[in-house]
Amino acid sequence: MKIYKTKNYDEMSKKAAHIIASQVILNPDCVLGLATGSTPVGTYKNLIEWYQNGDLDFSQITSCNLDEYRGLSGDNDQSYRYFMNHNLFDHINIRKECTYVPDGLDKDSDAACKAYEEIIEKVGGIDLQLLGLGHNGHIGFNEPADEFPKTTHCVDLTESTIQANKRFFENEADVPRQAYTMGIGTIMSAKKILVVVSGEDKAEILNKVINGPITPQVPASILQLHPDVTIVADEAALSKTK
Ligand SMILES: N[C@@H]1[C@@H](O)[C@H](O)[C@@H](COP(=O)(O)O)O[C@@H]1O
Repeated sequence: MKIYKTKNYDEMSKKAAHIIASQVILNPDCVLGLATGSTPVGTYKNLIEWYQNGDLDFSQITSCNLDEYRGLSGDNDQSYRYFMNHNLFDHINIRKECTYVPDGLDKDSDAACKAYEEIIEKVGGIDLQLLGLGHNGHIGFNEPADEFPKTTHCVDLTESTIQANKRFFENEADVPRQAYTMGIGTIMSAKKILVVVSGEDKAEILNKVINGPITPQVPASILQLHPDVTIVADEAALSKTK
C-alpha cells in the first residue's frame, strides 16, 4: 500500500485528482470506477476545473459506479446516479451512455446484479477504482459481514450506515434500507485502487484498515492484499495510524 498524508481535505482532493488525471492522460480510453459520498466531491471539483481549463479530455472514458440505493430512480436527488451527474458528469465531456451505475429501480435484484457484472466485464474491467471509506470500514456498500461478498449484490444497510447517510435525506424514514453494490471481488479485480479518506472520525477505522487483521468485519482490510493500492488521507484521518 502506498500512503500519502496530506495536510487537509483540499490537499487530499488535489492529490487524488492528480492520480486520476494522470490515469486519464496516459490511458484516454480507460475505465474509471467511481464513488459517491462526501469525500470524493473535492476530487471531482478539481477534475472539473482541469477539464474546463482544457487540461483533461474525458470523451473516450467509461465509468462504472460502485453502488446505488435500491428503489431510487436516477432522477431522485438522493440517488447516486443523480449525485454523479450533478457532481461530475454534467460538467465534463464524458459520454453519458458510457457512465454506468447499478439500476436501483430493477425490482429483480438478481437480474440487476448480474446485468451490472456483465457490464463491467463487457467494458473490459476497471482500470482505476476510486473508493471512500465508511465509518465501519465499508467500501461501496459492502458492510461488515461474516464473509467477503464476491460480486455485485443487494445488501441490507446497517444501522450505522443509515444513520451516517440520513443527513442527506429530509427524514430518516426516507433513507433506503437496501442498496446494490459491487462486491469485494469486483472491487479487488480493479487494476489499481485509490482510497480517499478525510477527518478524525475516520482515524480509528483507517488504522484498522491499514494495520489490522484482514477480516470481513472490516471490509476494506482486504485492500492489504491488492497489489496496487494508494491511500490518500489527511493528517486527521491518519492521526491514529502508526
Ligand atoms: N456507499 C457510500 C460509500 O461508497 C462511501 O465511501 C461512504 C462514505 O461516505 P463519506 O465519504 O460521505 O464519508 O458512504 C456511502 O456509504
